[in-house]
Amino acid sequence: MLQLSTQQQQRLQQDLCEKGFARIENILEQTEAQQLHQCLSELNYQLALFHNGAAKSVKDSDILALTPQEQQALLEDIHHYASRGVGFMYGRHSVDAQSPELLQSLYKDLNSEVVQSCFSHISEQQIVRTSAQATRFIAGQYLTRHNDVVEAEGRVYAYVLSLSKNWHPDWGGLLQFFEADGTPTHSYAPKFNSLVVFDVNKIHSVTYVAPFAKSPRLSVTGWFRTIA
Ligand SMILES: O=C(O)CCC(=O)C(=O)O
Ligand SMILES: [Fe+2]
Repeated sequence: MLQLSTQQQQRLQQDLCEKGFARIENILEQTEAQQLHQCLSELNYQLALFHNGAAKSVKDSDILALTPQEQQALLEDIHHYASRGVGFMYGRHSVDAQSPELLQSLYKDLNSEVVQSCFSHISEQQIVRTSAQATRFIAGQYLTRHNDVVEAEGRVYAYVLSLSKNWHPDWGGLLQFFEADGTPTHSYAPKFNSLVVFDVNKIHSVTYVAPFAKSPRLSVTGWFRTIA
């Protein structure tokens, strides 16, 4: 069950107000976090990528249907955009009625009265929906710099519930914040059972996951929204 203590809520509010981002550790009960870790490890993901100038979601089978030459050309195109700071490549699973029960129950918690009134109070805006997706970044994957503003969805804060275990500091995969000119500022390494919340206007990226990363970067992410 996802519920913040008054103290956690106050710290979150203060950090969000002063810096635009905040992290709370041990957000879920250990057993729930363990089960979610297991669930995300076994989940089916589509590959989210930026190809031919557009965002796409493709199935493993779509990639496997390509010849090695076609796969190579696809990767070169993806990297061509990434080299100019555009694009992403990672596994994504949108939480819906087909998702495992555990994920659906987390989704319900994130959309509960308690959580929404907490974030409405912190943001001083009426939060009416919390979206959720599971994400998996494996070696060689990344999400280049961007902000998360989508006016049609009324996104206020982004959240990242980190469920990777024993992430090595040299594996990359940082949630990295930047100034407008690209100067890196604060970053968060994946940390099991921690929740990062940040203002959608903050420029951020997920840095490249090293080729030698031994386990995937697993998270549940989404946005607190004023528009359902
Ligand atoms: O996974 C993260 O740390 C951030 C993800 C993100 O920036 C996004 O999905 O827009
Ligand atoms: Fe983002």
